[in-house]
Amino acid sequence: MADSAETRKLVYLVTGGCGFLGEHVVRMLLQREPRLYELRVFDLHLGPWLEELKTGPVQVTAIQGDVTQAHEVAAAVAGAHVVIHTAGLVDVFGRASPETIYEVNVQGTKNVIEACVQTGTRFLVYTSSMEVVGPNIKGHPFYRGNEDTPYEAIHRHPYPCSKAQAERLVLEANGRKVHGGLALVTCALRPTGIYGEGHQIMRDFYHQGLRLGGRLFRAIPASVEHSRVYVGNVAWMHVLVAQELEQRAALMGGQVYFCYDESPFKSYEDFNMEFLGPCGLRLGGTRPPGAHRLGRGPALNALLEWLLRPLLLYAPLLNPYTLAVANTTFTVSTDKAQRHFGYKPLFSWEDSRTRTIRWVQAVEGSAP
Ligand SMILES: NC(=O)c1ccc[n+]([C@@H]2O[C@H](COP(=O)([O-])OP(=O)(O)OC[C@H]3O[C@@H](n4cnc5c(N)ncnc54)[C@H](O)[C@@H]3O)[C@@H](O)[C@H]2O)c1
Ligand SMILES: CC(C)CCC[C@@H](C)[C@H]1CC[C@H]2[C@@H]3[C@H](O)C=C4C[C@@H](O)CC[C@]4(C)[C@H]3CC[C@]12C
Repeated sequence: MADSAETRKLVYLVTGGCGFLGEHVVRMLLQREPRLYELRVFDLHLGPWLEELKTGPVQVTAIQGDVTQAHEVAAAVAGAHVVIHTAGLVDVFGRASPETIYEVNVQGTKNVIEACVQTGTRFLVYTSSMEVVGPNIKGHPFYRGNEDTPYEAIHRHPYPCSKAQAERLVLEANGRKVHGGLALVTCALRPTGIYGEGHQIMRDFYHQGLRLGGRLFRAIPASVEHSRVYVGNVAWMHVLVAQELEQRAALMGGQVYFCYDESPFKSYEDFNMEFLGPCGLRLGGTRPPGAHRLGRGPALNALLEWLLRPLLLYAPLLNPYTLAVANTTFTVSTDKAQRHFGYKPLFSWEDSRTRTIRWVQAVEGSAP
């Protein structure tokens, strides 16, 4: 591909560009968007790795900013052709208050939309989530579903509620007139559980297993299936959407797409073992029996403690919400992204697995 000043004309902004997904989107844009002239990376916390990107042909501009501050967002958006809005507060563990989650995920997204409208930016790609659909509070399975599969999307937890509200705002903004009179074109991508290099929960499970002498304990039934998607493919889908939105505005504007690839459907724990297994961990036992199955006896307390140990070990990750999500089948099977904009996963399952294993091996010994 020619690399001349003439072909490099576009300014992209990635919000949340220093997060787990955001970093992969940033790196993917630099590799796969030959029209890129300037790449603005906007985040509350800037990563030191950005420095090494500043020596290439693309101008990489690091912007430390907060999506909840409308003026900061407007200043970052002004003059950008495309905004990829990945910034979000991903909290299903009760660390942040519901108000903060709404402020970042909903108000932050409103600020991004209004900034596009005010400054004349026409293309907005939003990172939504499968959680906008489910699993719902009734624990209904979603089995090999697609974007049109009927499902009762009812939530109470602030994270999925905020993502659903933000997604609706983005889709409703499609077609709004931006400064200069042209129409805003928006679309939303819904990743399932993302994995790959930089995945904090995978790192936590790995360190947990090391602390337990190389063992993890099964806490959810192996029969519950989850869709997972490799971070490189999620990033690739964002880049492709951003590239195709202008040409295919009528088809893609206002649409939602699940993010999918060839990763196998498995239980959350069995899937993690695809990477943690080759790094020396073992997953022990069948599902832990409930207390009701225990007989009475002098060793009851010790036995109970031993049986509940796996659950107590996972304590920071476990609450009624995460348990319900982990215990409910949610699998996606769709080709909408392929039909609408020619998406094919850039990384095969084998590549995704190998890359993730290499990354886990590299975190070995690093502080949790
Ligand atoms: N991780 C997953 O499995 C998953 C699945 C589906 C969707 N998503 C969505 O993908 C997006 C990225 O998630 P992630 O897993 O990379 O999370 P992450 O926490 O690693 O990244 C989010 C980034 O947003 C930044 N951010 C948070 N609040 C901000 C604010 N007020 N202003 C500016 N930046 C702010 C953070 O600093 C961080 O760098 C989120 O919108 C999330 O909802 C994630
Ligand atoms: C019982 C323990 C052994 C396992 C607990 C795992 C639990 C923390 C995991 C299971 C499913 C995970 C969620 C799922 O992959 C999808 C998403 C969507 C995304 O938008 C944000 C992250 C989230 C909610 C994952 C969080 C961690 C969960 C609940």
